[in-house]
Amino acid sequence: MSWTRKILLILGFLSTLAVIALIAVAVTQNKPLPKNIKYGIVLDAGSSHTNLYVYEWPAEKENDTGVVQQVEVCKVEGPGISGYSHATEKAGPSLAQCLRQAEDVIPSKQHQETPVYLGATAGMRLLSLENKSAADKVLSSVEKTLRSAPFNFQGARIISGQEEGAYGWITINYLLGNFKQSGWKKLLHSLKSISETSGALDLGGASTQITFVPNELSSESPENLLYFRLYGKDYLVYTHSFLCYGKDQALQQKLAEDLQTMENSSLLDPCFHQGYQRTINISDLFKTPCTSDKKKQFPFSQLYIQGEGNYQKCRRNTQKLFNKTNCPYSSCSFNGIYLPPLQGDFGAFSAFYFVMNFLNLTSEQSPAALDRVATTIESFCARPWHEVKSAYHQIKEKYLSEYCFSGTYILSLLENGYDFTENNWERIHFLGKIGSSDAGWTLGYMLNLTNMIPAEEPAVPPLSYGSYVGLMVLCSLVLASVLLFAWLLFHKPKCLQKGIV
Ligand SMILES: Nc1ccn([C@@H]2O[C@H](COP(=O)(O)OP(=O)(O)OP(=O)(O)O)[C@@H](O)[C@H]2O)c(=O)n1
Ligand SMILES: [Ca+2]
Repeated sequence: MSWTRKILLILGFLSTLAVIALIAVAVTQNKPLPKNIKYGIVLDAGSSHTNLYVYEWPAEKENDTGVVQQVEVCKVEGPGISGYSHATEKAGPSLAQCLRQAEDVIPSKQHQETPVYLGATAGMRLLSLENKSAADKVLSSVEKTLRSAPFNFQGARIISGQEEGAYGWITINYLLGNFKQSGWKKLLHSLKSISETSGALDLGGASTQITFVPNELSSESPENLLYFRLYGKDYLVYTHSFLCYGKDQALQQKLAEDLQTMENSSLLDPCFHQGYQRTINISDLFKTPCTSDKKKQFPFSQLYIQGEGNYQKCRRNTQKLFNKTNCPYSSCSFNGIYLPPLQGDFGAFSAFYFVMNFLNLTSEQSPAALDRVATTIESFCARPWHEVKSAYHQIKEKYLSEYCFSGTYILSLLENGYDFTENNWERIHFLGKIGSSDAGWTLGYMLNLTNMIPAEEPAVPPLSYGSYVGLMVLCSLVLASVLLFAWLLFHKPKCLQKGIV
Protein backbone atom coordinates (compact mmCIF):
# COMPACT_ATOMS: atom_id res chain seq x y z
CA MET A 1 0.00 0.00 0.00
CA SER A 2 1.38 3.43 -0.98
CA TRP A 3 2.02 6.04 1.71
CA THR A 4 -0.70 8.36 0.29
CA ARG A 5 -3.26 5.64 0.51
CA LYS A 6 -2.22 4.96 4.11
CA ILE A 7 -2.58 8.62 5.02
CA LEU A 8 -5.94 8.73 3.35
CA LEU A 9 -7.10 5.74 5.34
CA ILE A 10 -5.80 7.22 8.60
CA LEU A 11 -7.49 10.52 7.85
CA GLY A 12 -10.75 8.83 7.03
CA PHE A 13 -10.51 6.87 10.24
CA LEU A 14 -9.73 10.01 12.26
CA SER A 15 -12.67 11.93 10.71
CA THR A 16 -15.01 9.08 11.61
CA LEU A 17 -13.63 9.10 15.16
CA ALA A 18 -14.13 12.87 15.34
CA VAL A 19 -17.75 12.54 14.23
CA ILE A 20 -18.39 9.81 16.79
CA ALA A 21 -16.74 11.92 19.50
CA LEU A 22 -18.82 14.96 18.56
CA ILE A 23 -22.06 12.97 18.70
CA ALA A 24 -21.08 11.38 22.00
CA VAL A 25 -20.31 14.79 23.51
CA ALA A 26 -23.58 16.25 22.18
CA VAL A 27 -25.59 13.40 23.59
CA THR A 28 -23.99 13.29 27.03
CA GLN A 29 -23.69 17.05 27.48
CA ASN A 30 -27.35 17.65 26.68
CA LYS A 31 -29.02 14.53 28.01
CA PRO A 32 -32.28 15.61 29.71
CA LEU A 33 -32.09 15.23 33.46
CA PRO A 34 -34.03 12.30 34.92
CA LYS A 35 -37.70 13.27 35.21
CA ASN A 36 -38.62 14.91 38.48
CA ILE A 37 -42.41 14.63 38.83
CA LYS A 38 -44.50 16.99 40.91
CA TYR A 39 -48.06 16.45 42.12
CA GLY A 40 -51.10 18.52 43.07
CA ILE A 41 -54.54 17.60 44.44
CA VAL A 42 -57.85 19.41 43.89
CA LEU A 43 -61.18 18.41 45.40
CA ASP A 44 -64.23 19.46 43.40
CA ALA A 45 -66.96 19.75 46.04
CA GLY A 46 -69.99 19.90 43.73
CA SER A 47 -73.64 20.05 44.67
CA SER A 48 -74.29 16.39 43.85
CA HIS A 49 -70.95 14.83 44.83
CA THR A 50 -67.25 15.44 45.48
CA ASN A 51 -64.43 14.29 43.19
CA LEU A 52 -60.77 14.24 44.15
CA TYR A 53 -58.28 14.78 41.31
CA VAL A 54 -54.54 14.09 41.39
CA TYR A 55 -52.48 15.94 38.76
CA GLU A 56 -48.81 15.45 37.84
CA TRP A 57 -46.25 17.37 35.80
CA PRO A 58 -42.49 17.34 35.17
CA ALA A 59 -40.89 19.78 37.63
CA GLU A 60 -38.54 21.35 35.11
CA LYS A 61 -41.37 22.09 32.68
CA GLU A 62 -43.96 23.51 35.01
CA ASN A 63 -44.33 26.77 33.12
CA ASP A 64 -44.91 25.12 29.76
CA THR A 65 -48.45 24.79 28.55
CA GLY A 66 -50.06 21.36 28.30
CA VAL A 67 -47.70 19.45 30.60
CA VAL A 68 -50.02 18.99 33.59
CA GLN A 69 -52.21 15.92 33.41
CA GLN A 70 -54.68 14.08 35.56
CA VAL A 71 -53.37 10.78 36.94
CA GLU A 72 -56.20 9.86 39.28
CA VAL A 73 -59.81 10.66 40.04
CA CYS A 74 -61.61 9.41 43.11
CA LYS A 75 -65.38 9.74 43.52
CA VAL A 76 -66.28 10.41 47.15
CA GLU A 77 -69.03 8.13 48.49
CA GLY A 78 -72.30 9.76 49.47
CA PRO A 79 -73.73 13.21 48.74
CA GLY A 80 -71.92 16.47 48.04
CA ILE A 81 -70.61 18.30 51.12
CA SER A 82 -73.63 20.62 51.12
CA GLY A 83 -75.72 17.50 51.79
CA TYR A 84 -74.22 17.36 55.32
CA SER A 85 -76.03 20.47 56.57
CA HIS A 86 -77.74 18.39 59.27
CA ALA A 87 -74.60 16.51 60.31
CA THR A 88 -71.87 19.02 59.50
CA GLU A 89 -69.17 17.11 61.42
CA LYS A 90 -69.52 14.21 58.95
CA ALA A 91 -68.65 16.30 55.87
CA GLY A 92 -64.86 16.10 56.43
CA PRO A 93 -64.63 12.37 57.27
CA SER A 94 -66.53 11.57 54.06
CA LEU A 95 -63.38 12.61 52.14
CA ALA A 96 -60.98 10.35 54.06
CA GLN A 97 -61.12 7.36 51.74
CA CYS A 98 -60.25 9.36 48.62
CA LEU A 99 -57.43 11.11 50.49
CA ARG A 100 -55.98 7.69 51.35
CA GLN A 101 -56.21 6.75 47.68
CA ALA A 102 -54.21 9.89 46.82
CA GLU A 103 -51.58 8.81 49.40
CA ASP A 104 -51.12 5.59 47.44
CA VAL A 105 -50.74 7.35 44.10
CA ILE A 106 -48.22 9.98 45.23
CA PRO A 107 -44.79 8.75 46.46
CA SER A 108 -44.60 9.17 50.27
CA LYS A 109 -41.52 11.36 50.20
CA GLN A 110 -43.48 13.91 48.15
CA HIS A 111 -46.64 14.01 50.30
CA GLN A 112 -45.52 17.02 52.30
CA GLU A 113 -44.76 19.18 49.29
CA THR A 114 -47.99 18.26 47.42
CA PRO A 115 -50.55 21.08 47.58
CA VAL A 116 -54.19 20.18 48.23
CA TYR A 117 -57.05 22.56 47.42
CA LEU A 118 -60.79 22.20 47.88
CA GLY A 119 -63.23 24.33 45.93
CA ALA A 120 -66.94 24.12 46.62
CA THR A 121 -69.46 25.20 44.00
CA ALA A 122 -73.19 25.88 43.71
CA GLY A 123 -74.44 23.43 46.36
CA MET A 124 -72.43 25.29 49.01
CA ARG A 125 -73.36 28.68 47.49
CA LEU A 126 -76.99 27.74 48.03
CA LEU A 127 -76.37 26.37 51.52
CA SER A 128 -74.64 29.55 52.58
CA LEU A 129 -77.62 31.59 51.32
CA GLU A 130 -80.00 29.31 53.19
CA ASN A 131 -78.01 28.67 56.37
CA LYS A 132 -74.68 30.49 56.60
CA SER A 133 -73.60 28.91 59.87
CA ALA A 134 -74.21 25.37 58.58
CA ALA A 135 -72.12 26.20 55.49
CA ASP A 136 -69.28 27.52 57.68
CA LYS A 137 -69.38 24.39 59.83
CA VAL A 138 -69.24 22.14 56.76
CA LEU A 139 -66.18 24.06 55.52
CA SER A 140 -64.47 23.81 58.94
CA SER A 141 -65.11 20.09 58.99
CA VAL A 142 -63.56 19.53 55.56
CA GLU A 143 -60.64 21.80 56.46
CA LYS A 144 -59.96 19.74 59.59
CA THR A 145 -59.85 16.51 57.58
CA LEU A 146 -57.66 18.02 54.84
CA ARG A 147 -55.21 19.41 57.43
CA SER A 148 -54.89 15.99 59.01
CA ALA A 149 -53.89 14.42 55.67
CA PRO A 150 -50.11 14.29 55.01
CA PHE A 151 -50.34 16.86 52.18
CA ASN A 152 -49.72 20.61 52.06
CA PHE A 153 -53.16 22.13 52.79
CA GLN A 154 -53.76 25.25 50.71
CA GLY A 155 -57.37 26.11 51.47
CA ALA A 156 -61.00 25.00 51.34
CA ARG A 157 -63.44 27.63 50.12
CA ILE A 158 -66.54 28.33 48.08
CA ILE A 159 -65.50 29.55 44.65
CA SER A 160 -67.64 32.13 42.87
CA GLY A 161 -69.66 31.34 39.74
CA GLN A 162 -67.32 33.65 37.81
CA GLU A 163 -64.26 31.69 38.95
CA GLU A 164 -65.98 28.41 38.11
CA GLY A 165 -66.68 29.62 34.57
CA ALA A 166 -63.22 31.13 34.08
CA TYR A 167 -61.27 28.10 35.38
CA GLY A 168 -63.37 25.76 33.22
CA TRP A 169 -62.45 27.89 30.20
CA ILE A 170 -58.76 27.87 31.19
CA THR A 171 -58.82 24.09 31.69
CA ILE A 172 -60.19 23.19 28.28
CA ASN A 173 -58.05 25.69 26.37
CA TYR A 174 -54.93 24.54 28.25
CA LEU A 175 -55.73 20.90 27.47
CA LEU A 176 -56.62 21.64 23.84
CA GLY A 177 -53.28 23.43 23.44
CA ASN A 178 -54.94 26.70 22.45
CA PHE A 179 -52.63 28.87 24.53
CA LYS A 180 -49.51 27.48 22.87
CA GLN A 181 -49.23 28.24 19.21
CA SER A 182 -46.41 26.85 17.21
CA GLY A 183 -45.12 26.96 13.67
CA TRP A 184 -47.34 28.32 10.92
CA LYS A 185 -50.31 28.74 13.26
CA LYS A 186 -48.32 31.12 15.43
CA LEU A 187 -47.16 33.07 12.40
CA LEU A 188 -50.68 33.24 10.99
CA HIS A 189 -52.13 34.32 14.28
CA SER A 190 -49.52 36.95 14.96
CA LEU A 191 -50.16 38.36 11.50
CA LYS A 192 -53.89 38.48 12.08
CA SER A 193 -53.36 39.27 15.78
CA ILE A 194 -56.03 36.74 16.75
CA SER A 195 -55.88 33.66 18.85
CA GLU A 196 -58.65 31.13 18.68
CA THR A 197 -59.89 29.73 21.95
CA SER A 198 -62.81 27.46 22.63
CA GLY A 199 -65.78 28.53 24.73
CA ALA A 200 -66.78 26.47 27.78
CA LEU A 201 -70.23 25.22 28.76
CA ASP A 202 -70.50 23.56 32.18
CA LEU A 203 -73.71 22.05 33.53
CA GLY A 204 -73.75 20.96 37.16
CA GLY A 205 -76.50 19.92 39.51
CA ALA A 206 -77.08 23.39 40.93
CA SER A 207 -75.54 25.89 38.49
CA THR A 208 -74.47 26.23 34.88
CA GLN A 209 -71.75 28.38 33.30
CA ILE A 210 -71.16 29.84 29.85
CA THR A 211 -67.73 31.32 29.07
CA PHE A 212 -66.18 32.45 25.77
CA VAL A 213 -64.18 35.16 24.02
CA PRO A 214 -66.75 37.35 22.23
CA ASN A 215 -66.11 38.91 18.85
CA GLU A 216 -66.48 42.52 19.89
CA LEU A 217 -65.36 44.14 23.06
CA SER A 218 -68.27 45.57 24.97
CA SER A 219 -68.44 47.03 28.43
CA GLU A 220 -72.22 46.75 28.73
CA SER A 221 -72.03 44.44 31.70
CA PRO A 222 -68.57 44.67 33.31
CA GLU A 223 -69.33 41.99 35.91
CA ASN A 224 -69.48 39.45 33.06
CA LEU A 225 -66.07 40.38 31.65
CA LEU A 226 -62.72 39.01 32.76
CA TYR A 227 -59.29 39.94 31.54
CA PHE A 228 -56.37 37.49 31.36
CA ARG A 229 -52.83 37.72 30.09
CA LEU A 230 -51.60 34.18 29.43
CA TYR A 231 -48.36 33.11 27.70
CA GLY A 232 -47.89 36.61 26.27
CA LYS A 233 -51.43 37.09 24.93
CA ASP A 234 -54.38 39.15 26.14
CA TYR A 235 -57.81 37.60 26.50
CA LEU A 236 -61.07 39.36 27.25
CA VAL A 237 -63.50 36.68 28.31
CA TYR A 238 -67.26 36.80 28.86
CA THR A 239 -68.58 34.54 31.63
CA HIS A 240 -71.83 34.02 33.48
CA SER A 241 -72.91 31.47 36.05
CA PHE A 242 -76.64 30.83 36.50
CA LEU A 243 -77.29 29.72 40.04
CA CYS A 244 -80.37 27.43 40.23
CA TYR A 245 -80.00 26.41 36.57
CA GLY A 246 -77.96 23.25 37.17
CA LYS A 247 -80.09 20.29 36.16
CA ASP A 248 -81.19 19.21 39.66
CA GLN A 249 -82.21 22.70 40.73
CA ALA A 250 -83.88 23.28 37.35
CA LEU A 251 -86.04 20.21 38.00
CA GLN A 252 -86.93 21.55 41.45
CA GLN A 253 -87.87 24.88 39.85
CA LYS A 254 -90.00 23.13 37.24
CA LEU A 255 -91.85 21.07 39.87
CA ALA A 256 -92.41 24.14 42.07
CA GLU A 257 -93.83 25.90 39.02
CA ASP A 258 -96.09 22.92 38.19
CA LEU A 259 -97.39 22.94 41.78
CA GLN A 260 -98.73 26.47 41.36
CA THR A 261 -101.61 25.29 39.17
CA MET A 262 -102.35 21.92 40.77
CA GLU A 263 -105.65 21.16 42.44
CA ASN A 264 -104.72 17.85 43.96
CA SER A 265 -101.46 16.20 44.92
CA SER A 266 -100.94 14.13 41.80
CA LEU A 267 -98.96 15.46 38.86
CA LEU A 268 -98.94 13.96 35.37
CA ASP A 269 -95.39 14.89 34.40
CA PRO A 270 -94.40 14.81 30.68
CA CYS A 271 -90.67 14.85 31.61
CA PHE A 272 -90.73 11.35 33.15
CA HIS A 273 -91.36 8.06 31.38
CA GLN A 274 -94.81 6.54 31.25
CA GLY A 275 -95.20 4.16 34.19
CA TYR A 276 -92.62 5.99 36.33
CA GLN A 277 -93.71 7.17 39.77
CA ARG A 278 -92.02 9.34 42.35
CA THR A 279 -93.20 10.89 45.63
CA ILE A 280 -91.69 14.16 46.83
CA ASN A 281 -92.16 15.99 50.13
CA ILE A 282 -93.38 19.47 49.36
CA SER A 283 -91.37 20.86 52.26
CA ASP A 284 -88.16 19.46 50.67
CA LEU A 285 -89.02 21.06 47.35
CA PHE A 286 -89.14 24.50 48.94
CA LYS A 287 -86.01 24.17 51.10
CA THR A 288 -83.75 25.45 48.36
CA PRO A 289 -83.45 29.20 47.72
CA CYS A 290 -84.12 28.38 44.03
CA THR A 291 -87.82 27.77 44.70
CA SER A 292 -88.43 30.01 47.72
CA ASP A 293 -90.24 32.67 45.65
CA LYS A 294 -92.86 30.07 44.68
CA LYS A 295 -93.47 28.89 48.23
CA LYS A 296 -97.04 29.06 49.53
CA GLN A 297 -99.55 26.97 51.45
CA PHE A 298 -100.69 23.82 49.70
CA PRO A 299 -103.58 21.64 50.85
CA PHE A 300 -101.32 18.53 50.63
CA SER A 301 -97.85 17.72 51.94
CA GLN A 302 -96.65 15.32 49.27
CA LEU A 303 -96.43 15.45 45.51
CA TYR A 304 -97.16 12.25 43.56
CA ILE A 305 -95.47 12.30 40.19
CA GLN A 306 -96.78 10.05 37.40
CA GLY A 307 -94.70 9.95 34.23
CA GLU A 308 -96.34 10.82 30.92
CA GLY A 309 -93.31 10.61 28.61
CA ASN A 310 -94.07 13.46 26.24
CA TYR A 311 -91.08 15.42 24.96
CA GLN A 312 -93.06 18.22 23.30
CA LYS A 313 -95.03 18.95 26.46
CA CYS A 314 -91.90 18.63 28.61
CA ARG A 315 -90.11 21.07 26.33
CA ARG A 316 -92.88 23.67 26.68
CA ASN A 317 -92.79 23.04 30.42
CA THR A 318 -89.02 23.58 30.82
CA GLN A 319 -88.97 26.52 28.42
CA LYS A 320 -90.91 28.49 31.03
CA LEU A 321 -87.80 28.54 33.22
CA PHE A 322 -86.15 30.96 30.81
CA ASN A 323 -87.63 34.40 31.07
CA LYS A 324 -86.92 36.25 27.86
CA THR A 325 -89.28 39.18 28.40
CA ASN A 326 -86.98 41.97 29.39
CA CYS A 327 -83.40 42.68 28.41
CA PRO A 328 -81.65 45.88 29.54
CA TYR A 329 -78.68 45.21 27.19
CA SER A 330 -78.16 44.92 23.42
CA SER A 331 -78.65 41.15 23.76
CA CYS A 332 -79.46 38.75 26.58
CA SER A 333 -79.54 35.07 27.38
CA PHE A 334 -82.45 34.98 29.84
CA ASN A 335 -83.64 36.59 33.08
CA GLY A 336 -82.23 39.91 31.87
CA ILE A 337 -78.61 38.69 31.83
CA TYR A 338 -76.25 40.11 29.22
CA LEU A 339 -74.98 37.67 26.56
CA PRO A 340 -72.87 38.87 23.63
CA PRO A 341 -73.36 37.10 20.26
CA LEU A 342 -72.02 33.53 20.44
CA GLN A 343 -68.56 33.13 18.98
CA GLY A 344 -66.43 30.15 17.94
CA ASP A 345 -66.48 26.55 19.10
CA PHE A 346 -67.68 25.42 22.51
CA GLY A 347 -66.63 22.51 24.68
CA ALA A 348 -69.65 21.30 26.69
CA PHE A 349 -68.78 19.14 29.68
CA SER A 350 -69.95 17.64 33.02
CA ALA A 351 -73.73 16.99 32.89
CA PHE A 352 -73.89 18.28 29.29
CA TYR A 353 -71.60 15.37 28.49
CA PHE A 354 -73.09 12.75 30.87
CA VAL A 355 -76.57 13.22 29.42
CA MET A 356 -75.65 13.55 25.73
CA ASN A 357 -73.25 10.63 26.05
CA PHE A 358 -76.00 8.47 27.53
CA LEU A 359 -78.23 9.43 24.58
CA ASN A 360 -75.41 8.61 22.10
CA LEU A 361 -75.33 12.16 20.81
CA THR A 362 -71.68 13.05 21.36
CA SER A 363 -69.96 11.53 18.32
CA GLU A 364 -67.27 13.88 17.01
CA GLN A 365 -67.04 12.22 13.58
CA SER A 366 -70.63 12.98 12.69
CA PRO A 367 -71.97 15.55 15.12
CA ALA A 368 -75.69 15.10 15.43
CA ALA A 369 -77.74 17.79 13.74
CA LEU A 370 -80.05 19.66 16.04
CA ASP A 371 -83.22 18.02 14.69
CA ARG A 372 -81.72 14.55 15.14
CA VAL A 373 -80.91 15.44 18.76
CA ALA A 374 -84.52 16.49 19.34
CA THR A 375 -86.00 13.37 17.75
CA THR A 376 -83.63 11.12 19.73
CA ILE A 377 -84.74 12.72 22.99
CA GLU A 378 -88.35 12.61 21.88
CA SER A 379 -88.28 8.88 21.21
CA PHE A 380 -86.32 8.20 24.42
CA CYS A 381 -88.93 10.08 26.47
CA ALA A 382 -91.70 8.09 24.76
CA ARG A 383 -90.30 4.72 25.91
CA PRO A 384 -92.20 3.25 28.85
CA TRP A 385 -90.30 3.16 32.14
CA HIS A 386 -90.31 -0.65 32.53
CA GLU A 387 -88.64 -0.95 29.10
CA VAL A 388 -86.02 1.73 29.85
CA LYS A 389 -85.28 0.13 33.21
CA SER A 390 -84.64 -3.30 31.78
CA ALA A 391 -82.64 -1.94 28.82
CA TYR A 392 -80.29 0.00 31.14
CA HIS A 393 -80.43 -2.02 34.37
CA GLN A 394 -76.74 -1.21 35.07
CA ILE A 395 -77.42 2.55 35.34
CA LYS A 396 -78.40 4.12 38.67
CA GLU A 397 -82.17 4.61 38.77
CA LYS A 398 -81.80 8.21 39.94
CA TYR A 399 -79.75 9.09 36.81
CA LEU A 400 -81.78 6.94 34.41
CA SER A 401 -85.17 8.29 35.42
CA GLU A 402 -84.00 11.85 34.75
CA TYR A 403 -82.30 11.57 31.34
CA CYS A 404 -85.57 12.44 29.56
CA PHE A 405 -85.96 15.61 31.63
CA SER A 406 -82.22 16.39 31.43
CA GLY A 407 -81.99 15.95 27.65
CA THR A 408 -85.00 18.20 27.20
CA TYR A 409 -83.64 20.74 29.67
CA ILE A 410 -80.26 20.82 27.89
CA LEU A 411 -81.97 21.56 24.56
CA SER A 412 -84.09 24.28 26.18
CA LEU A 413 -81.05 25.85 27.84
CA LEU A 414 -78.96 25.83 24.67
CA GLU A 415 -81.71 26.82 22.23
CA ASN A 416 -84.01 29.04 24.26
CA GLY A 417 -81.53 30.18 26.89
CA TYR A 418 -78.40 30.84 24.83
CA ASP A 419 -79.89 31.00 21.31
CA PHE A 420 -77.94 28.17 19.71
CA THR A 421 -79.61 27.25 16.39
CA GLU A 422 -79.21 24.50 13.77
CA ASN A 423 -76.61 26.76 12.12
CA ASN A 424 -74.16 26.81 15.01
CA TRP A 425 -75.17 23.59 16.81
CA GLU A 426 -72.23 21.68 15.32
CA ARG A 427 -69.88 24.13 17.04
CA ILE A 428 -70.79 22.52 20.36
CA HIS A 429 -68.48 19.61 21.18
CA PHE A 430 -69.66 17.43 24.03
CA LEU A 431 -66.56 16.25 25.83
CA GLY A 432 -65.88 14.29 28.98
CA LYS A 433 -62.11 14.08 28.88
CA ILE A 434 -59.35 15.75 26.92
CA GLY A 435 -56.45 13.28 26.83
CA SER A 436 -56.35 11.74 30.29
CA SER A 437 -57.84 14.77 32.06
CA ASP A 438 -61.49 15.44 32.84
CA ALA A 439 -62.92 18.68 31.48
CA GLY A 440 -63.93 20.86 34.45
CA TRP A 441 -62.78 23.83 36.50
CA THR A 442 -60.34 22.00 38.81
CA LEU A 443 -57.26 21.91 36.58
CA GLY A 444 -57.55 25.62 35.72
CA TYR A 445 -57.96 26.39 39.43
CA MET A 446 -54.77 24.55 40.34
CA LEU A 447 -52.78 26.01 37.42
CA ASN A 448 -53.77 29.47 38.59
CA LEU A 449 -53.10 28.95 42.31
CA THR A 450 -49.70 27.37 41.69
CA ASN A 451 -48.77 30.18 39.25
CA MET A 452 -48.24 27.65 36.51
CA ILE A 453 -49.67 29.85 33.78
CA PRO A 454 -47.19 32.67 33.23
CA ALA A 455 -48.40 36.01 31.84
CA GLU A 456 -45.51 36.07 29.37
CA GLU A 457 -44.36 33.29 27.10
CA PRO A 458 -41.48 31.47 28.83
CA ALA A 459 -38.14 31.63 27.00
CA VAL A 460 -37.69 28.23 25.41
CA PRO A 461 -34.62 26.92 23.55
CA PRO A 462 -35.23 27.42 19.82
CA LEU A 463 -34.56 23.75 19.11
CA SER A 464 -35.88 20.62 20.79
CA TYR A 465 -33.33 18.18 22.19
CA GLY A 466 -33.83 15.73 19.30
CA SER A 467 -33.44 18.40 16.61
CA TYR A 468 -30.33 19.72 18.40
CA VAL A 469 -28.61 16.31 18.35
CA GLY A 470 -29.71 15.73 14.76
CA LEU A 471 -28.28 19.05 13.68
CA MET A 472 -25.00 18.31 15.47
CA VAL A 473 -24.68 14.98 13.62
CA LEU A 474 -25.48 16.57 10.28
CA CYS A 475 -22.97 19.40 10.79
CA SER A 476 -20.27 16.93 11.84
CA LEU A 477 -20.86 14.78 8.76
CA VAL A 478 -20.77 17.81 6.46
CA LEU A 479 -17.61 19.08 8.16
CA ALA A 480 -15.86 15.72 7.85
CA SER A 481 -16.83 15.37 4.19
CA VAL A 482 -15.69 18.89 3.36
CA LEU A 483 -12.33 18.30 5.05
CA LEU A 484 -11.86 15.03 3.24
CA PHE A 485 -12.88 16.51 -0.06
CA ALA A 486 -10.59 19.52 0.38
CA TRP A 487 -7.65 17.31 1.24
CA LEU A 488 -8.28 15.12 -1.78
CA LEU A 489 -8.58 18.14 -4.00
CA PHE A 490 -5.40 19.91 -2.93
CA HIS A 491 -3.11 16.98 -2.34
CA LYS A 492 -4.29 14.86 -5.26
CA PRO A 493 -2.93 11.61 -3.86
CA LYS A 494 -1.38 9.43 -6.51
CA CYS A 495 -4.01 6.81 -6.05
CA LEU A 496 -6.58 9.24 -7.43
CA GLN A 497 -4.49 10.46 -10.30
CA LYS A 498 -5.45 9.36 -13.77
CA GLY A 499 -3.83 6.19 -14.80
CA ILE A 500 -3.06 5.00 -11.27
CA VAL A 501 -6.60 4.41 -9.97
N1 LIG B 1 -73.18 9.57 34.88
C1 LIG B 1 -73.82 10.62 35.42
C2 LIG B 1 -73.20 11.39 36.41
C3 LIG B 1 -73.90 12.47 36.93
N2 LIG B 1 -75.14 12.76 36.49
C4 LIG B 1 -75.88 13.92 37.00
O1 LIG B 1 -75.24 15.07 36.55
C5 LIG B 1 -75.55 16.15 37.40
C6 LIG B 1 -74.45 17.08 37.65
O2 LIG B 1 -73.26 16.46 37.80
P1 LIG B 1 -71.94 17.30 38.14
O3 LIG B 1 -71.46 18.01 36.96
O4 LIG B 1 -71.03 16.37 38.83
O5 LIG B 1 -72.53 18.42 39.16
P2 LIG B 1 -71.93 19.00 40.49
O6 LIG B 1 -70.51 19.35 40.25
O7 LIG B 1 -72.18 18.08 41.60
O8 LIG B 1 -72.85 20.31 40.71
P3 LIG B 1 -72.44 21.87 40.70
O9 LIG B 1 -71.37 22.05 39.68
O10 LIG B 1 -73.70 22.58 40.31
O11 LIG B 1 -72.01 22.21 42.07
C7 LIG B 1 -76.16 15.56 38.65
O12 LIG B 1 -77.54 15.86 38.56
C8 LIG B 1 -75.96 14.08 38.51
O13 LIG B 1 -77.05 13.38 39.02
C9 LIG B 1 -75.72 12.00 35.50
O14 LIG B 1 -76.85 12.28 35.09
N3 LIG B 1 -75.06 10.92 34.97
CA1 LIG C 1 -69.56 21.02 38.92
